[in-house]
Amino acid sequence: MSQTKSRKDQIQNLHKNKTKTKKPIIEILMRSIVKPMFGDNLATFGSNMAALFFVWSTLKRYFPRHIQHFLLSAIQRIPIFKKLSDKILNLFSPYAYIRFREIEEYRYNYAYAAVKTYLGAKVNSEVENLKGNQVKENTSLDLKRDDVKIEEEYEGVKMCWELFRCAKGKKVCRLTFHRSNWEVVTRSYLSYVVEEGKSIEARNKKVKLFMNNPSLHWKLSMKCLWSCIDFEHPATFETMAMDLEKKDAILSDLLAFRDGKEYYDKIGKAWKRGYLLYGPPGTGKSTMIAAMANLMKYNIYDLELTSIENNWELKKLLIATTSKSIIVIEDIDCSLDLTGERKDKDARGDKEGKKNAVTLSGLLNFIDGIWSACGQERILVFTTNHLGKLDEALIRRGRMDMHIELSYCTFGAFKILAKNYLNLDHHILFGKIECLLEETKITPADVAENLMVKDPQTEADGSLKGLIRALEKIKSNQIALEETKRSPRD
Ligand SMILES: Nc1ncnc2c1ncn2[C@@H]1O[C@H](COP(=O)(O)OP(=O)(O)OP(=O)(O)O)[C@@H](O)[C@H]1O
Ligand SMILES: [Mg+2]
Repeated sequence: MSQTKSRKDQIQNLHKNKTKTKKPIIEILMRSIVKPMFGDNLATFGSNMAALFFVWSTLKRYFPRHIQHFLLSAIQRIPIFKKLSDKILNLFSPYAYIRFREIEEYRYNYAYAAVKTYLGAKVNSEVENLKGNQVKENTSLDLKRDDVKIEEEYEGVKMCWELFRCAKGKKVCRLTFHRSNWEVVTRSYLSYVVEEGKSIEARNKKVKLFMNNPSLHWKLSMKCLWSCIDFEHPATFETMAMDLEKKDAILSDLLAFRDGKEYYDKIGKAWKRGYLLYGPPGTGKSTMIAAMANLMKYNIYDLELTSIENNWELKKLLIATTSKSIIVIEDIDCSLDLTGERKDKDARGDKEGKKNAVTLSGLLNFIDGIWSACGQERILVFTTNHLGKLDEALIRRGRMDMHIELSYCTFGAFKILAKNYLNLDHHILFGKIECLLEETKITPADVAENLMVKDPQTEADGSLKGLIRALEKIKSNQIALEETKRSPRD
């Protein structure tokens, strides 16, 4: 009797253990899919699935393919159905996906750019679709892959990339791979792709010029805050016409900044530097910015303050700039009223309810506020024609580390222009031009204008004589002006 009882117990225990081991899998399925979608009742789940399959087969039988596709994508847009279909697909699909969108949270996604560069660079004789690009007329043709689907093997694992635009029109790179290779992909493949892409980018880097879009467009078009084009300005420090010592000082300052990561880390300062370029119109301020960008291979962010509504927008724009860039505010005295009177006007503006404006404090906050350190290796350049108009706070050392005056043409600067424009190192007329330059104020832009000729071989003499005439005219005008100033008013 007791024997049969213990056997019964044993069988019962065995049964209990069996149900114990099975329970977690069923529980997981119930918890993850069935319960959230269909409630507790398994019968309801079954009948709902049957209904779903019935609807699907009816759809397939009576509707053409493109309508099926349209209906499916419409259904997919309903969050609950999307969640359900994703869960079912994930459950049955052996593949996993990783997406890189071009724009994330209104910001440019640099991983996307690196992936795209990496994929584009995989060119060999077997590639069918190529695209040719020539940024400058005198540079060689740049061939890139133009496939929308690219497959490759990495450590024996098949990787499949697709490039497309999502429903919202954003550009996406998507990687598909077998789930069993998750470790290889996330631990090593992705970082290999991004690093490789970045080093290709660095090798072939073309300087870009970014311009801020008006904030009205930010949400409407879901575009980035900045739009950009390739920067093709040919200016270099070699062609900059200015005092050689000054030029050398700027050059070595820039190079020391570029190689100064360790130094900035050591002194605990954000890796950024400010340059204030000032001088009359046509003395080369904008040209200097172009030369800086070409030397450093930094992108230029040309910040148009007048199209920014308030400090919040300014912050958003500045945070969206990247490392290795030059943020430029040209004619800062004209862009906004950022002068010394600003403080009073700020207060008055607030009283009048005009709180939405870019203020001096907003700008200063970015230059050396706590979040000025977002992104590294950034140069800030302000230009102005009227140094005296600017607020002391804006241009004090530490904010604008180097003040660079670009002034009227000296003989040294003229010699550089003569070399650039006429390929001349010496000329009999240089002596006369030197004397005239000492007595007159002429901008390098005006000198350059006089030296522009079609054929430097035959027209050099003529253009130098033209320059002498222009200088003499300026000189006589200056003398006349001084005389009228000296003579009594009556
Ligand atoms: N220092 C210079 N070296 C070489 N070229 C110069 C220099 N200054 C002016 N130029 C020539 O004159 C043109 C106008 O110069 P640029 O636009 O740089 O002047 P700017 O100082 O920025 O003037 P503005 O204050 O009006 O903006 C340039 O395209 C360039 O060809
Ligand atoms: Mg300019």
